[in-house]
Order: sequence, then structure tokens, then C-alpha cells
Amino acid sequence: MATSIELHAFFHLKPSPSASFLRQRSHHSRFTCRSNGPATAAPSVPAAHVDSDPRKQERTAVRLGLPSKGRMAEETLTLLKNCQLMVRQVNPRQYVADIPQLSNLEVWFQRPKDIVRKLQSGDLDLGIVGLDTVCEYGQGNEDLILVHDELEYGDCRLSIAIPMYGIFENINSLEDLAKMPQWTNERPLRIATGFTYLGPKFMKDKGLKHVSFSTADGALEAAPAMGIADAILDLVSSGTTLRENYLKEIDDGTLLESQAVLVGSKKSLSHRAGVLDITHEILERLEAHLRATGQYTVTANMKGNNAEEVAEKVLGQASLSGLQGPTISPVYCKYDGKVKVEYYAIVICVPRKALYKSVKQLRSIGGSGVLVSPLTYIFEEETPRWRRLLEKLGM
Ligand SMILES: Nc1ncnc2c1ncn2[C@@H]1O[C@H](COP(=O)(O)OP(=O)(O)OP(=O)(O)O)[C@@H](O)[C@H]1O
Ligand SMILES: O=P(O)(O)OC[C@H]1O[C@H](OP(=O)(O)OP(=O)(O)O)[C@H](O)[C@@H]1O
Ligand SMILES: [Mg+2]
Repeated sequence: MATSIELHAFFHLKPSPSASFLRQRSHHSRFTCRSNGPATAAPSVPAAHVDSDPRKQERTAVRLGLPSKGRMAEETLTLLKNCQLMVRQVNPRQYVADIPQLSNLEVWFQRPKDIVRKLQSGDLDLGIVGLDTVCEYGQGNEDLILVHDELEYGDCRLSIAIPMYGIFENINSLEDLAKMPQWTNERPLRIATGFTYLGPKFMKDKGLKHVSFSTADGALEAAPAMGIADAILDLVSSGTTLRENYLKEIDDGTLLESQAVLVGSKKSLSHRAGVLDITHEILERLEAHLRATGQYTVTANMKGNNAEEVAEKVLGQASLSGLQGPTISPVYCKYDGKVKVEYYAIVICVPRKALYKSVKQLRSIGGSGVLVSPLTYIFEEETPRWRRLLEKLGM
């Protein structure tokens, strides 16, 4: 891919900021820092740059690319923070940062498409971006591996949209659109899109012949009304932008469902020291956190003669079985100088949607003192995605 090669060359020919420059910036920012506080918060100078010429020395730090701006930026930092992987950035204009919990890791803030390009050129090892960006700028490159494919934010779909009015009024599917007599070699269906790789590929795969593409960087929804295009191919989330511009989606017109993903370079994961270990830790934390999201621990006390009797009552209720069944432990009390067990504590894990129902069921079988607290992590014996990653790497 031409752009990737150009960028690769540029990145290496133009020396990275020297150690002294980065030190100066870090030092300076201790006095100018606006948002992120204390003087001690400055991240260390990236390891590969210390007193070295980056053209001569292979970098040793592992590099994670995060979106520098746009709608993914903030949510990415929030997700990492919720996984206790707080990104330490001196100020919003400094593009290098670190995560104190992960030594030997550099965080580089980049535009999402540049993250995908730099993964391919070997200048980043891992990155978090939307799946749409991986597919568009990765162009099927097998070096890109999805380490986590469902980070549960940045949900959107890449869809074709056409006007609600005029010759499109009764067109409701890709098939209808393809069959319209208007499109010829001389007057093809004109589609405006930022997805100039995925768009033509999709149309070719679907067998649409008379199609041409034009591109723009944003506000594509204006193109049909401006007479620049007949249709658009763009990201849709709530659908508001389409509706406000009198456009509609059509059946079979969705190319891709997208959300934020953690992507890695196969080469880096296989050959660069430290990448696999850091990926394992990030993946474990992400999976454990995402599994716990929306889950609650519910604790209640229940009278009973023994743990089995209480377990039977609890398991008789559909919403109270927890992840693997309830944990039941005796509650020891002292009566007349003697230690006795009359109550048992039940601990179960309940999804948010079933919470109220579970509390009602617990009460109906004699549960009292019901405590509810959100879960932070659920660590399983093994991270399923880790196994799949090792398989993809042939390990
Ligand atoms: N409307 C949306 N709702 C949810 N997620 C979206 C939406 N639009 C885009 N995204 C996701 O956010 C990512 C970043 O989009 P954003 O528009 O913030 O940046 P960008 O398009 O890369 O930047 P720019 O438009 O300045 O070039 C997209 O690649 C996509 O995964
Ligand atoms: O379905 P909706 O919720 O209305 O979201 C869809 C809009 O969001 C994105 O635009 P963005 O806000 O990134 O602006 P842009 O056109 O400048 O990229 C996308 O390109 C659509 O225009
Ligand atoms: Mg955008």
C-alpha cells in the first residue's frame, strides 16, 4: 500500500525527537501543565530515545497506539482506566504517554487511520481503533490481528444510504438499486464515501457494475442534496444524520458492523520481545472488566438448618443460580455463650437486567439484608481470546 510505505519511510528518515528535546518538553510541561496535575506525573522519556540515534538503534519499548482525537479518544482512555490501566499523559498536546502499571510500554496518540498504518509499518505493536478503520486502512493485511474484537463502545455500521425522495422513493434494497435503469457506463451510480477501499470492493462483490466513487472528509450526507452524488456510504450510529438529510438505509446495504477493537501486528506479537506479555495482561484486564460490566454481586442472609437446604431453596429460583451456582457460607453467632449457626450468607452474581427480579426471588424464599454491589472484574480460569490469539500466531 503506497501510503503505508511512504509513511514508514518518513517515520524513519525524520529522526524522532531526541532525548534532550523530550526531556526539555517534559521538564517544561511540569510548569505549564493545565489539566493533569502534579509535577511528578511526567512520563519517562521513551526508552528507545535515551541518548541514542533512533535510526541506528532498534527500539526496545512496546508501543500501543490510541486515538489522539475524535469520538473514540475519550472512551478509550475511560475503558483503560476502568481496567486499572490509567494512561498518564502530561498534557493533551503531548503525543507520548505511559501506563504506570505496564512497564516498558509507550502509548502514542495518533489519528485512528495512522494507528492502522503504523501497525503495518512496524512503528506500533498494538492499537485501539474502530473495526471500520482496521478494515478500510488494513485492506485485508494478514499482519493485522484482532486481539479483542468487542470492546463495547464506538458502535456503528458502515452503510449505503440513498435519498428518501425522487427516483429513490420506492427503492428499498440493494437489489432495487442495482436494477434501476438509470445507471449506465456513461452515467453510473455515483457514491460519495470516505471508505474508498471497502466501497468499491463491496460493490464489486455484490455484482454492481455501473458505479463510480467520489470522496470527501466529512459531512457526506450533504452530497446527494448538493447534486454531487446519488448515494453515500458512511458510518451510521443513531441514524439522526441520515434522517435530518432526508436519506435512508436500504436492505443488504450494510457492509460492516463496527465497534472499538484491540488490534495487534502479527510480526510484533511473534517476534518483538515483551509484546506478547503486555498483550496478555491488557487482554486479561479487558476481558475481566468487560465480563463484569453490568454484573452485580448480591449478598443476602437466609435462615436454614444446613447449607444444602439453603442451596436447594436458592437453586429452585431461576434467577439465582449465579455464574456457577451460589456460594453459601455459615454465619456464626453467639447465643448464651455458645457459637451457633442459624443463618447462611448467600453470594450470587446477577446481570443488571435480572437484578430486581433476583432480589424479589431472594426475599420470597426468606432472604434478608440484601446487599448489592457492582462487580469490577470477573477473571475466568483462562482468557478465551488469549487461546485464540495463540492459535492465530501458530503457538
Ligand atoms: N456516529 C458514530 N457513532 C459511533 N461511533 C462512530 C460514529 N462515527 C464514527 N464512529 C467510530 O469512531 C471512529 C472515529 O471516528 P471520528 O469521526 O471521531 O474520527 P475520524 O473519522 O477518524 O476523524 P476525522 O473524521 O477527523 O478524520 C470511527 O472510525 C468509528 O469506528
Ligand atoms: O447516525 P449518527 O448518530 O447521526 O452518526 C453518523 C454520523 O457520525 C459520523 O460523523 P462525524 O460526527 O464523525 O462527523 P464527520 O462527518 O465530520 O466525520 C458519520 O460520518 C456520520 O456522519
Ligand atoms: Mg468522522
